[in-house]
Amino acid sequence: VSVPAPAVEQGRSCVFLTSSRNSKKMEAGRVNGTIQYCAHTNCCVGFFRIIEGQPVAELQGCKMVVGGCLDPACFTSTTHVDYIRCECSSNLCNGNITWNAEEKQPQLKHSSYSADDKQRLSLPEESLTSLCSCHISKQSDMDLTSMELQQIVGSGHFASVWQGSYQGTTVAVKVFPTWCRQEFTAEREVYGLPHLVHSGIAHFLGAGRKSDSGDCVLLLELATCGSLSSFLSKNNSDWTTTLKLAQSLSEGLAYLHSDFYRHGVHKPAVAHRDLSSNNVLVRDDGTCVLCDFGSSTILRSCAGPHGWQRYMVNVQGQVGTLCYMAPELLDGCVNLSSGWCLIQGDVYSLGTLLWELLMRCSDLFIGCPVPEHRLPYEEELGASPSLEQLIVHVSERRERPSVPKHWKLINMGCLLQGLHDILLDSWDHDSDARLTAQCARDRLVSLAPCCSI
Ligand SMILES: Nc1ncnc2c1ncn2[C@@H]1O[C@H](COP(=O)(O)OP(=O)(O)OP(=O)(O)O)[C@@H](O)[C@H]1O
Repeated sequence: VSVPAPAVEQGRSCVFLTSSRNSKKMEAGRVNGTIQYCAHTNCCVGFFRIIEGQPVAELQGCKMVVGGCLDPACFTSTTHVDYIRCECSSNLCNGNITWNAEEKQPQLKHSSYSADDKQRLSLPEESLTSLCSCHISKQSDMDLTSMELQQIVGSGHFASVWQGSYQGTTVAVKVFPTWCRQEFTAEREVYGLPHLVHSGIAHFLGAGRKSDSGDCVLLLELATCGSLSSFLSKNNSDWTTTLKLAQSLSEGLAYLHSDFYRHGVHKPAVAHRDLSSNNVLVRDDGTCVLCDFGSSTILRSCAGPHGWQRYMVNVQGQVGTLCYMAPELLDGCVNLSSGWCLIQGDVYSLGTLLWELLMRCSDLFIGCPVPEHRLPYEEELGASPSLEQLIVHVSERRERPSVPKHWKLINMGCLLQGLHDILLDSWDHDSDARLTAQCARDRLVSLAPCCSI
């Protein structure tokens, strides 16, 4: 691949190549011949098709989505079908790609979603017939010698999360002790999936091992407002802020659940399986991002129900917060013949998260105090309900978090009715009757104009 003679300006310049099919790429920055000057990002990207063992550029330019890319060179150790891709952070770095041809992955011929599932997930026709990437891609470790840990920002069952710096960039560093290597590997695998870059998903910058302790490390974007749970316990929000949080949350989940095939690479649907307000982060622009994919299941087309089944754990051993778990997961009545049930379990959790958000919206409590931040069912069952209590309350009695009466009774136009319906349709007892995350997102978007509270 030949690199054009550089005519580099200040800021990032990338080699530019596109086709009429990808005219969107032009929006990422001004183009002059074969060079693009990036408007918002420091990253160049390149997609190459491998033809007779050689990479032939198909698409090059500035990265469309703002986010980090820590490798100055265009390098990949992963080959998906006949395509390779890189992101890099030096001028014109996307002109040439270096990759390890030995690691070319096997091709698969069919997807094992049922026809029904495909329809419900709105899979593009292309993904039904195309080859899919059904391998665990081997990712190279980053050199972490220049990484610094500054202060701890959170911790969970498996890892501690630090604010840190890496090559001058402020990052979040999720450190897994050596005995949590399995959790690290599972989460890294999800972050490493093709096309997992989305504004609603924590941006993954790389992974490696600490040289001193051998601890495994994930580098992520730092969400400066912390978890949604800590955000809600400190702040209540007006309608506009609440809606932005709710829309971005459902958008991130819809993207995670999506299954598509782009540039020759398959993005499988992923079920998060541990959604809670601790596993949703808030950026300083007021949007939510999903994180903590350690319990997630990648619905790889080749894995089929048996592949998914190995991820199912007894709820007694479930690390997620029980109060977000769907009734069918609580009582164990789950049909594993389709990945659909895992996806719809996430939609139930989304409903409870939306409730948690809305209960802190000051515009929905005019004339009365905004309630303190509460977890779903906290009012009815206390802060740490047992599995047995939840089975009785949620699965058997079919109770749901209590929605303030005035949301249903006061006539405030379409807004409150719309909100109430989104909740009811997300946490429906019948998982098949629930919305999809995409549908929840669309309904939230449609609420915005009818809001005059
Ligand atoms: N990228 C980030 N930016 C800011 N804070 C973060 C980030 N990632 C995680 N945190 C904080 O660290 C906490 C723990 O992170 P995370 O849930 O990923 O850890 P975990 O050990 O996998 O947790 P769990 O027990 O839920 O499995 C989060 O609740 C959040 O407060």
